[in-house]
Amino acid sequence: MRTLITETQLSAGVSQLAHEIDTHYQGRPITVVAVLTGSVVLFADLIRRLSMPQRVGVIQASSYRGGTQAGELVIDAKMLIDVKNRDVLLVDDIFDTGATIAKLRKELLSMDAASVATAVLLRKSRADQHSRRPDFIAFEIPDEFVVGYGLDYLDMYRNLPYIAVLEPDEIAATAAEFG
Ligand SMILES: O=P(O)(O)OC[C@H]1O[C@H](OP(=O)(O)OP(=O)(O)O)[C@H](O)[C@@H]1O
Ligand SMILES: Nc1nc2[nH]cnc2c(=O)[nH]1
Repeated sequence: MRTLITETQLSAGVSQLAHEIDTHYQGRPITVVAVLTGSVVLFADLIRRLSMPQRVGVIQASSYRGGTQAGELVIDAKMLIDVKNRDVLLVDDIFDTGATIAKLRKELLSMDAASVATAVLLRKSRADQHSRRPDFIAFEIPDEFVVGYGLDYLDMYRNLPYIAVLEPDEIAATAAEFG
């Protein structure tokens, strides 16, 4: 595994992300929504660095079940709190194709959220991406499969305190042992 972003760099990046979000909202209350499962580590760190009054909620979106390529995107909003007429900040770990963020944003607007802004820890650079960029991005990364700080392969590695690239032979070894 090759470390891409260290624990120290992550901490500084999340603080900077929180600063940019604070500057944008100027103390206005927001509803912060975590995209399960990958954003849980970022979410816990981020909301404690934001200074405005917050309601917090969760929504689940999953498309990489068991693999490194996106499949069908399934959204489960059963646990989501009411977002009607609220300014929502949607928080996810990574913007890869951008399909997850785009669909969730639409979903929240269809629930009559007053506004939906998006914040991600990582944005991959790839050509075939949804054109609407996240509003707040902590790190731009190359197009490689990454794990750690919430990001998984086969639900492993979410607990790593850093972001690392999982090389193809390590992907195969993980699948053989834990798949
Ligand atoms: O920009 P995209 O190509 O849509 O990819 C980004 C999404 O992929 C991952 O979720 P995943 O489906 O793996 O579910 P998880 O959060 O439960 O790991 C990640 O947490 C993002 O939500
Ligand atoms: N773990 C993980 N999940 C993703 N979902 C979309 N891209 C990625 C990635 O690079 N790593």
